[in-house]
Amino acid sequence: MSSETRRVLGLETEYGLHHWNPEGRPLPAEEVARYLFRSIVEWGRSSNVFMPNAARLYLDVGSHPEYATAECSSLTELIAQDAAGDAMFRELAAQAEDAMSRDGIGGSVHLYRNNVDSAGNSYGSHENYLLRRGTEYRRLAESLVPFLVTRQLLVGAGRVVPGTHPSDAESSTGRAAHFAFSQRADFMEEGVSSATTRARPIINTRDEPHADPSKYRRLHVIVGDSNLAEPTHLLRFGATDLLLRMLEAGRGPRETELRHPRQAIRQISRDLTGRTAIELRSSAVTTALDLQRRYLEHAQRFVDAEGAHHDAVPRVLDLWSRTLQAVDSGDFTGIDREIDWAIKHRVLEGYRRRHGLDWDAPRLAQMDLAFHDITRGRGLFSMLRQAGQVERVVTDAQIEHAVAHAPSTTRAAVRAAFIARARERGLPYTVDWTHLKLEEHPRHALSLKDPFDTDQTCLDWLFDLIDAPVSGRS
Ligand SMILES: Nc1ncnc2c1ncn2[C@@H]1O[C@H](COP(=O)(O)OP(=O)(O)OP(=O)(O)O)[C@@H](O)[C@H]1O
Ligand SMILES: [Mg+2]
Repeated sequence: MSSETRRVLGLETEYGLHHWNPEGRPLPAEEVARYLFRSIVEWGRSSNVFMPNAARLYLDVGSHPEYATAECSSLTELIAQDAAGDAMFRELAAQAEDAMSRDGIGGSVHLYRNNVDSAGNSYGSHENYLLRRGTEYRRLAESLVPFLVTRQLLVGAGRVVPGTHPSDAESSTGRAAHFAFSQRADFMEEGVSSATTRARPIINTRDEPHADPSKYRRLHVIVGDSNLAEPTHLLRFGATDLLLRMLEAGRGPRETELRHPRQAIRQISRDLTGRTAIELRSSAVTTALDLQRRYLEHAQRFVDAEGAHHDAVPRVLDLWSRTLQAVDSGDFTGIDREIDWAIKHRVLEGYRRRHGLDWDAPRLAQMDLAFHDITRGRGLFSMLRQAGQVERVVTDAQIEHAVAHAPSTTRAAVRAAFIARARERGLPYTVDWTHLKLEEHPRHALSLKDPFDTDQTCLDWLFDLIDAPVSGRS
């Protein structure tokens, strides 16, 4: 594939962190985070580092550990690189637990790959897509909103939503506890904006391309749930990338703008039939299911006309179509090994029925949380996966490889090689998405403005230079 048709993809995942202590009070999250990052700080002198696989691992505000994949250029690469982040944190959590126990602190450390904590705080799973600067960005972002609002039918992570009372601010009538498509839907505030926390938009328009700004833009989508199943990831990035391609080519469906995106995303989330009426800006009334069918038909036609631009396109389209069929028929068995919300629904609904529970039973809320626990041997989803009850896209060997190796098809490979060479020689360095710098040679900092440039000769040049006689040094 040429760099004209390839797209850089990246995924940032924030984790919930918690200490369970049966014998006493749990440690505050900041202290658990200090244990969690201890070996990272020893290794990289900071709790904000670029790892040997060129990903960024850091502690965000609110003590939410975050892993941002390096720049990937295929879906399988992205899925493996993202899973490498779970593997790293799983290891760090085990180390933290050992260190705490040496300090006489019992209990266990848990990391949740979810989006809501028990206090009702929400944290994110942000997607990054590289766009060419020429695209009419604002229009493209606006056109993408209805797709993203309805995309939860495909790739929501599923959530047991607690009931509300008539006195609650959110609703004047009160609402029964229920199972919803999405974790994030109830927390999104607006469509397209440059803020991330205050107004929580669906797309963040802050212009930070992490690349040559005259050529590129980075689309930052912050509405998504943290996904667990690999096929759900495949569908999330695969379908969104297809939609972007259609919009870039001016071939997306028209007149899809929603009148009230904030309200629509909430209503759609709580209706597993996909048939809640939503109003378009044109005043026409439609449903999430119908809108998604339109997107899928357009995508199928687009691929028929243009050809598939990567090997996984048929699998993306097939999964997209089967998921809409499942929502349409109310029979989720065709997707309950592949799509997050359906996998979770199968487990929780089964339990609920067997025990005659309502959705507000505390046990179901606990199971919902346990579903997302990624620490060793504990999470419900991990157990299902180990038992072979969820489909895969990559192998364990690919994930293991991604822990130690950067994607080979983007500049991430150059960043990883730089980190390896600087560390091998004990040279202090600083790195970000676009810069590589040896601290003792600041004038020779390297700039990686083209995300597709994998040429490492700049590193040979830099390291030869510092090996040269004193006169050649900076
Ligand atoms: N040019 C690019 N196009 C698309 N994605 C990119 C590009 N450069 C970097 N990325 C991806 O963007 C993500 C950036 O992660 P990071 O957590 O640093 O996000 P941020 O939005 O810059 O900052 P923060 O999370 O601190 O607000 C990574 O997953 C990375 O691979
Ligand atoms: Mg981030």
